[in-house]
Amino acid sequence: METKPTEISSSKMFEGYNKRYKHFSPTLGCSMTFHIYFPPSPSHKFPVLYWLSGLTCSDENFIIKSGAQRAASAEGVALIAPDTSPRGLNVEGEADSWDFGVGAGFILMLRKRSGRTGVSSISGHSMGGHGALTIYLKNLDKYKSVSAFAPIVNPTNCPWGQKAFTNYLGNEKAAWEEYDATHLISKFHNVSATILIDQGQDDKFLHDQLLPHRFEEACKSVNAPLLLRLQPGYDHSYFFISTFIDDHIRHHAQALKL
Ligand SMILES: N[C@@H](CCC(=O)N[C@@H](CSC=O)C(=O)NCC(=O)O)C(=O)O
Repeated sequence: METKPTEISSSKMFEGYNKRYKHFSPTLGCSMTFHIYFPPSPSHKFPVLYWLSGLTCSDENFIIKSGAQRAASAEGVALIAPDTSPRGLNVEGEADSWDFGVGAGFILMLRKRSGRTGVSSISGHSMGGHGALTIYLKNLDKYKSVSAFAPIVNPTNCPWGQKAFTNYLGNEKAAWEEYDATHLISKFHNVSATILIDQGQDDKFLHDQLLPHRFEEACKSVNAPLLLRLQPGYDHSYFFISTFIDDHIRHHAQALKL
């Protein structure tokens, strides 16, 4: 099987290019797609921001809806948006519910392709925000900064996280804590760049699934630098993300260029 990515589309935007690739993933055992936005650059060398989307998303949601390419072009930052769910495996029951299974993987780890070194940061939304925070905290030497929109910060204590962890990891709750940002911050709080989180106050998932104040309290207790911005009137959608994405790109650009 060909594991080398092949380009399947290319569209110019803000003087850079959105390129979509397909490859076979030996880890997942299926074909996967991902997008890279390449900003304009004569040297073809740029720092990278990884973006992890949420439940029900593919690699297309962020690229099509966020408008992040304008600021990425201005700051000279490449955007890498993987699909966060394996597809086509035909696992029994994989499409039984919208919030777990095909199209709705729950991130436990992210393996960078070997050979792709360089300076990178990480961000994400909702389930992908959980992924960004936990991967960052466990790999402080590999990422310069982290940010998130409406992240699931305490999955061991919310229905989305409990459903995923029970299915992936079993009933032993101590094993779940390794994938929970609110637990991890007490172990890995030697964070240099401020953690930026935007949360819409009219987000219908705020009070039962997202629980940002749990993470805020945990950060306070270990003096970890957190900027949690509660945005009045905003919901959980990409309308919210596209409103504040430029701030996140600039936040990462600053850390990536230090
Ligand atoms: N179908 C659901 C809502 C699904 C939803 O809001 N998905 C979010 C991520 S949720 C957490 O990970 C999303 O990003 N959707 C894609 C998009 O383009 O908006 C419901 O019925 O409430």
